[in-house]
Amino acid sequence: MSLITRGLRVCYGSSLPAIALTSTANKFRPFCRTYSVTQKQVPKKMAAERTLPQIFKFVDKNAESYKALLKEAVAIPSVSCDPKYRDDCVRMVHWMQDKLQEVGASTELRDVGYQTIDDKQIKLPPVLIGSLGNVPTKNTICVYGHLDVQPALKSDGWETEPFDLQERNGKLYGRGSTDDKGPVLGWLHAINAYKGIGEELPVNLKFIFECMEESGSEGLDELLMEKLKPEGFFDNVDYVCISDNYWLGTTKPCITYGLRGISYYFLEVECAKMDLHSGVYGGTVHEAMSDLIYLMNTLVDKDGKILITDVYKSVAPLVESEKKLYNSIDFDPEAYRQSIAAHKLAHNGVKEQLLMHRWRYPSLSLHGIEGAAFQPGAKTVIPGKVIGKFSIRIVPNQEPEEIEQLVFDYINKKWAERGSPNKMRITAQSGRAWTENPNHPHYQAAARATKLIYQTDPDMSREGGSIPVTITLQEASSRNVLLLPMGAGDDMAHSQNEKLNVRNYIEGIKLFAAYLYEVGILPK
Ligand SMILES: C[C@H](N)C(=O)N[C@@H](Cc1c[nH]cn1)C(=O)O
Ligand SMILES: [Zn+2]
Ligand SMILES: [Zn+2]
Repeated sequence: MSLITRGLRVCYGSSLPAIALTSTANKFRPFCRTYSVTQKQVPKKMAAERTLPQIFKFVDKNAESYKALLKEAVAIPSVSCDPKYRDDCVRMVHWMQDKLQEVGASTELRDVGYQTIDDKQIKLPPVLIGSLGNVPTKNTICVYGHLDVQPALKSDGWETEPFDLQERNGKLYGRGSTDDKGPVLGWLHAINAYKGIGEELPVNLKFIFECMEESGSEGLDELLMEKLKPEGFFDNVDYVCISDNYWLGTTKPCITYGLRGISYYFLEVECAKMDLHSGVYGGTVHEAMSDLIYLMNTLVDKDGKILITDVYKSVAPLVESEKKLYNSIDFDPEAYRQSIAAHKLAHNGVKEQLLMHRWRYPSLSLHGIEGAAFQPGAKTVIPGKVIGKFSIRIVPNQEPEEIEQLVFDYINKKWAERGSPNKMRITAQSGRAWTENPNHPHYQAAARATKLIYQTDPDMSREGGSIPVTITLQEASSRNVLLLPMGAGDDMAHSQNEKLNVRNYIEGIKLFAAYLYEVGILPK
């Protein structure tokens, strides 16, 4: 049985049939088991009392060099969604391979084939895998991160060049600073700090770094399930850790045990083979843009309720015990609203509702229209072809294939109602939601590490975003997976002026070092 679920599904409007690719069920794992931690390794604990303070000092002393390395990484515009930057993505992977080798890891680049864009085959960047240490008595952590970034242009509204990391008021501004180059480099620096003070690493490490996460992690599931797993890559992995998300707010650290999945759609309408002068052709053709706007406007209402038939049907029911969890989470809706200068929050700004709609209910967002005259100026063409982009963040119990089918059926129905003679086509690319058991000793180890660095117990959070490979890593390794965020809730990943606070970067490196130590003393 194949466990690969992220394929491109295509559905044509009008007379053309829908083509469905195969996929498997998304198994929602309720976090009902509890574990007790036996942390009896007193001599090792005493060693930590010496080791970790030395590491922390080392990290503070080397802060400037950590910023310099992040500047180097940010300078490589590894934008995965635009093939124009594909060489930069490859360069980014090679750059990271050198850095991993410098800290002593053995590395390998794995080919994951091609992607198809506009009927053209484009080579995917290789996936970097590595390993450091192979001591049978030590626990082994598999670390995943991504080296690609979202697109960014200064003209989007950045204060400075997005690919030139700039420090202002204790913040490091640059595309990828928090998502995900800062956290990925954090692992390197934590390893280097152990070396720097002459201490052995407390764990063995395995690495998986890809450069296509922002574009659906194409090829990665296949590599994990069909190559790395049969080859035994996961055989001695005890824990999986990912640092690729953010705290909920700006002051309280979090550890994350759930992600929404994503089902991303490209909705294409074509009325002519080329763009047309609206003075010459306006009034004589059925315009593609009008059809597209009509379709896109049927997807979601003004309050964010998704209008696609039956889309909420399979959402995991809300139970009393879960309801209570939201009360205790440290989240200030008004501070959140102000941080993005939103006019008004949905759900009347009620904390519990906001958290639930971010973590455990699906949401639909309209992202943009390719082919529209979006540049400034009064361009007067009728676009010949437009592609509307929207996505649904999917949640536990919602299968990507089920959601895709509902969307295809709904769009086909609306298209038939529209009665347009134009050509319509919809394609989808999806990744599953993920949840984990936060009562596991792995989470308790990460919580102890967090408390040591930030002097407060972390919130156990879920995340509205998606990291498509997380559930695959859970399945491939059959091990507990944990998300350990470095950045703050106002880092503005994907947005203009993305940043990583210097404090989060430096304390994050210490956090990773403390986490390695804490996992190192978990019973083998
Ligand atoms: C949470 C993570 N840092 C992230 O930003 N993930 C992206 C993944 C994605 C999937 N398709 C496109 N990007 C996200 O949640 O948007
Ligand atoms: Zn991202
Ligand atoms: Zn990311």
